[in-house]
Amino acid sequence: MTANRRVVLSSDHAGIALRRAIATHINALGWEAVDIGPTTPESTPYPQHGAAAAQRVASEDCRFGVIICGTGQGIMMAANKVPGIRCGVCSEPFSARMIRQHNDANMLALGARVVGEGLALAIVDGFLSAEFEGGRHATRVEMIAALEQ
Ligand SMILES: O=C(CO)[C@H](O)[C@H](O)[C@H](O)COP(=O)(O)O
Repeated sequence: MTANRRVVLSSDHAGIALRRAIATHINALGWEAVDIGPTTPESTPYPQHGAAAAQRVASEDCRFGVIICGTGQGIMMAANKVPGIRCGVCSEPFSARMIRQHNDANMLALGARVVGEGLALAIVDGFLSAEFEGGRHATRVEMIAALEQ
């Protein structure tokens, strides 16, 4: 499958079970889940996993990323330090659609201690099915990119 249908997945220890469920779901939707772990349950710091997934998106090896920690917040902060990454934490599908439509987000962060599996899958569906609207939103996204200079 080509890079524009690939979704990289990573998590810290808190997100392993949810990450696996999302990988299965993403593949069933016709995307290719690229699950970069971790695979064992030991405590592991979220910054390295958020950054590793973000690098796969920033390098255009994967179109999108879904990253998970306990709340989604720490791993989102780490991913957003990588130039070119626009990642938001979502706890419901409306925001997941909006970060694609208005913010051209290329990564979604989820909190495994915040949302259950069913809601998480609905959030992923919202994120992957929405399209960036461009127009006035493109100008604003360019302003975000300018902050990286
Ligand atoms: O970064 C976080 C908080 O914003 C994540 O929720 C982490 O998963 C959490 O801090 C890990 O906590 P733990 O007590 O070490 O499992």
